[in-house]
Amino acid sequence: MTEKIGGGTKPPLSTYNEEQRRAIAHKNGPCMVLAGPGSGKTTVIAGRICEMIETHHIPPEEILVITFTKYAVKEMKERFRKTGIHGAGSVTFGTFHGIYYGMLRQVYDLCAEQILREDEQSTIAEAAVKDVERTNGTRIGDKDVLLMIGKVKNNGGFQGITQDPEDRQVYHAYEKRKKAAGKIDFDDMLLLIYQLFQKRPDILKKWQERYRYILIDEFQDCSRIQYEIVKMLAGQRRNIFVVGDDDQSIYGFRGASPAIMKHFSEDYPEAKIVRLEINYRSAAHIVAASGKVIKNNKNRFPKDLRAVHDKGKPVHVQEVYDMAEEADYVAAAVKEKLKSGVLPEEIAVIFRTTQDAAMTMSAFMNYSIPFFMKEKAFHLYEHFIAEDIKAYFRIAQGIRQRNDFLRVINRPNRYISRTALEKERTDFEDLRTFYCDKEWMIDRIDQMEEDIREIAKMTPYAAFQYLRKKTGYQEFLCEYAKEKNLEQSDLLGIMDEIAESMKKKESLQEWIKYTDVYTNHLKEMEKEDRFTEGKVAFLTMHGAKGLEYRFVYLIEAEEGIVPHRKAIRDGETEEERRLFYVAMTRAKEQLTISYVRQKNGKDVHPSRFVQELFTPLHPRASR
Ligand SMILES: Nc1ncnc2c1ncn2[C@@H]1O[C@H](COP(=O)(O)OP(=O)(O)OP(=O)(O)O)[C@@H](O)[C@H]1O
Repeated sequence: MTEKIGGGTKPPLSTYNEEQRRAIAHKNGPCMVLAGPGSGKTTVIAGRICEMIETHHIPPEEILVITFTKYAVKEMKERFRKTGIHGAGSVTFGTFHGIYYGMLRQVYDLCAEQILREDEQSTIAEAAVKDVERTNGTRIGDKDVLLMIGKVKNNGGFQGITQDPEDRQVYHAYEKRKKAAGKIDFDDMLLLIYQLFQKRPDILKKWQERYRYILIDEFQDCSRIQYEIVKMLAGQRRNIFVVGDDDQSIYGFRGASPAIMKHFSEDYPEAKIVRLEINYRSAAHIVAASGKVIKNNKNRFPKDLRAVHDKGKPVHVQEVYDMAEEADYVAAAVKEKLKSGVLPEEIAVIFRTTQDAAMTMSAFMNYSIPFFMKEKAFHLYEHFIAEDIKAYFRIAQGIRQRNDFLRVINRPNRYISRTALEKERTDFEDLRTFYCDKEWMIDRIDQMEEDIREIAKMTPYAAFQYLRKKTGYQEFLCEYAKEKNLEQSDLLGIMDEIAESMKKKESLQEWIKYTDVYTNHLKEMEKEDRFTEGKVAFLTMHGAKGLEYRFVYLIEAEEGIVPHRKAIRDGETEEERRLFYVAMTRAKEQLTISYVRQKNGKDVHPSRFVQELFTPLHPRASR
């Protein structure tokens, strides 16, 4: 293992490689460090600050270091503090929003309460959608308007984001409501500071004098407006030092693009370009395999990343039959690792979205393996589809609760009125009595009772298939998706997951009990401290960014999952490939990738990124 540098005391320059030294020694003017994963980006930023203060005698107060998450700020501060150099505490470290908030407060009467909380923002967005629906007399449905609004703000306008006039209407309605409430949102801070710097050159000058040196980590995640502001701040001095990896740009949905790195070299043609191409993190096999995948992206700076470490173990690709088998495979493998003395915190399970982790988390619970989830877990069994199924199953078990009947009586639509369900304890007999003079309604009630009787005799998996296909529940869901403007495939995906969770369960009761235990376990886990030691990490590909683990299990590597079924355009597929690349490159010693062959009776295909692992880079010309 290599020694971790950048921690402890200030490392001597000789610890760095030649290119790192070139970056660290940079004094004035623009510089872009283009670096692959694990090549020492953060290390170089910390090293350069030390050099600036100790060798170039730049006052620490003049140095501004920007990164993207509070977590990264904390980590960077900590790394830097440990160098023990004089004046370290006077360097400004912050996120874009944090720094701009501080600047805005000096001009405007701004307080934290004025910034919309997430829930307040959603409420305003929902009200704005309703305003537009009322005006137009049409339904907008469940479009992600906040995502659209955020993208427009980060882009500094609608161009290239949306051409839909309805989106503009929603945007303006949202702005109007927000203003009336006397609030601003997170991204408004970017727009406000941009406008302030344009309107008030005196204020801009003051900050230019204060921060004569700007360093940005994870530059590839910069949105257009964030970059424009930083350029203004750097002004004529052009002392701007950015560190990034276009291959790790994964925040397209927030308005970031790998093209930002190209823009930088166009805006600052004189910039010193440093390439860090030595990977200190991963075994050579992992570096080579991830390189094979990312090379398929067209929109990137070519790189030639080399590993300092030995080959290690080849990347293991595991095909499994279904999700239950995959979950069991990963949990058993992790258990073995733990038995052999590996610490839980040295292991991570990585997936595309939190929804993909449900089965594996449940296997970890069965194996009593401690784990935590960095992001908010997806509560599969509290989804309305799972609640419907549970209600059907309870009725099939002979439990008679009004709420269960109310929930499913018209799913699919049987045209039964709520008033027919007045009593707390309802039965089919009561319904028949209510509709005694309507023969066609009696037929419907009889049919439902017959369905329930059938379900009661089956295993959960068979009962679910029956419900889905024989009762019209699936058609109901498709109609529901249309009406609510939801993605049909999302709902069908949830159905598949639920079906998979039923496979080994013998009775309806057993499955319901299992869903309760699972949900309670998740809730308990969410109450605990997220970053506690002694636990295996469960991370989405986005959440894995910047982290590293000895052993990584990359699960659900199938088409439709990664690349995600909604990422259909070329640029989006490239972003999905970058996500996969970020996930692969978190592994230090061993990377295991798994995919399933079958979901809910249908064949699924391994992700194209897995296939790229097996495609020779330079196919031999046929003779
Ligand atoms: N010259 C070096 N010699 C030995 N180890 C190094 C050197 N440079 C960096 N490292 C180590 O390599 C690891 C990765 O470095 P760092 O976290 O700075 O990479 P990064 O480029 O920011 O990674 P990523 O973008 O993938 O998150 C760290 O453990 C760091 O201490």
